[in-house]
Amino acid sequence: MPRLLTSEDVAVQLRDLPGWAYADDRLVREVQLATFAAALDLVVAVGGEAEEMNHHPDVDLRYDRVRFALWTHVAGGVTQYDVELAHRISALLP
Ligand SMILES: C[C@H](O)[C@H](O)[C@H]1CNC2=NC(N)=NC(=O)C2=N1
Repeated sequence: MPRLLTSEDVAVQLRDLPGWAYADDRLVREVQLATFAAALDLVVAVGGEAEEMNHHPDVDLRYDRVRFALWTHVAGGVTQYDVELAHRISALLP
């Protein structure tokens, strides 16, 4: 079982995750793309990372905006897996 990160742990990790925030026991980020197609392409690319990690984001896609919320279901909050996925998502952003 992955270890739940404390809010202090998360604050330290967020220093290296510009654009991300910690809310409701989730790592969250909302991005606006140029078009719906670009937003959809991003969701697909994130899906590939998620499948590779076997660690999946909550995704809210609304036209050209995508909101990601990351948490570890089995732990009931944020773990290092979510931090890793956040970095991978950040690397996919334009
Ligand atoms: C059975 C499957 O490996 C598990 O349900 C995986 C799938 N993806 C997951 N994603 C996330 N975010 N948290 C999990 O605990 C998780 N568990």
